[in-house]
Amino acid sequence: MENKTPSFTKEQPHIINFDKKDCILSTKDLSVFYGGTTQKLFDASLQFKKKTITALIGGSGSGKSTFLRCLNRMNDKVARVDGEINYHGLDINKSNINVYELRKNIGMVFQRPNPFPKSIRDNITYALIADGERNKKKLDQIVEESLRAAALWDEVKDNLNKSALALSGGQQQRLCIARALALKPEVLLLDEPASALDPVSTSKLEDTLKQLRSDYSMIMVTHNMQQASRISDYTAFFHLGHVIEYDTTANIFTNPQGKLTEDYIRGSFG
Ligand SMILES: Nc1ncnc2c1ncn2[C@@H]1O[C@H](COP(=O)(O)OP(=O)(O)OP(=O)(O)O)[C@@H](O)[C@H]1O
Repeated sequence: MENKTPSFTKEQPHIINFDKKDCILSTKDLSVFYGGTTQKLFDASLQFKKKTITALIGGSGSGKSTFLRCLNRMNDKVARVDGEINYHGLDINKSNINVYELRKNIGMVFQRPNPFPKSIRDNITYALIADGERNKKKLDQIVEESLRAAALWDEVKDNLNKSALALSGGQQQRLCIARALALKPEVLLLDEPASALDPVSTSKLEDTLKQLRSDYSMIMVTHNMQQASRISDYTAFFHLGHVIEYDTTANIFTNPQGKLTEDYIRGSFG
């Protein structure tokens, strides 16, 4: 009889665990089905440590973005998501969760910078004003704090009324980070945030993320393995919708446990 078990499932996944008190977010048996039946993520159980950067790596279509998007319910309208996502003792994959409020705590930065066609200042204050904040002094303070945290303040402080669309791609991406930070999230999800940027902008963005690590927990999809090894503390390797290995970035890149991980790191496929 034909053996339908794909070879990768014969490798025992190697998954790092943390003390509960050190975790900011965790998933249990998270599975995603597009169109109701096509499963593209299989029982992913991962814990994310507070104030670290975790990289999600793997070949094209391996399920990294699918997994990431679950963490602040971006898949709600496109897929069925089974399993648990635990955040502060709540399963945020449950239907009674206020997704709008959740996304203030778990923000997202996308692959392509997507500032609003508004001024730099308005990009930062938009959601705060929509939330009822009217105190100009407080808004100005948050604009400055967020732009400073995203390492953009010095470049734009004299032009806050300029259109965000007139900024360079790298500046726009840092503005999108500032916009997310204005809501004071605990977790930042980043889906290939540097893929549309040139090397200089990428390097600036990486420096910014490294600085943000002291205050935020970040989970980042990246295709760029040098980038994962440069800035992340932990790395999860995805393959065909399965998490194959999750460990310190140092271990994943220098001492991977699984053959698939090793082959991917060495560039044999992907
Ligand atoms: N909205 C969707 N509807 C149907 N299938 C989807 C959807 N989004 C993703 N998929 C499928 O799910 C699988 C995983 O895709 P996903 O984008 O999560 O992979 P990825 O690892 O992030 O890939 P890449 O690095 O190329 O962005 C792929 O087969 C993809 O075609």
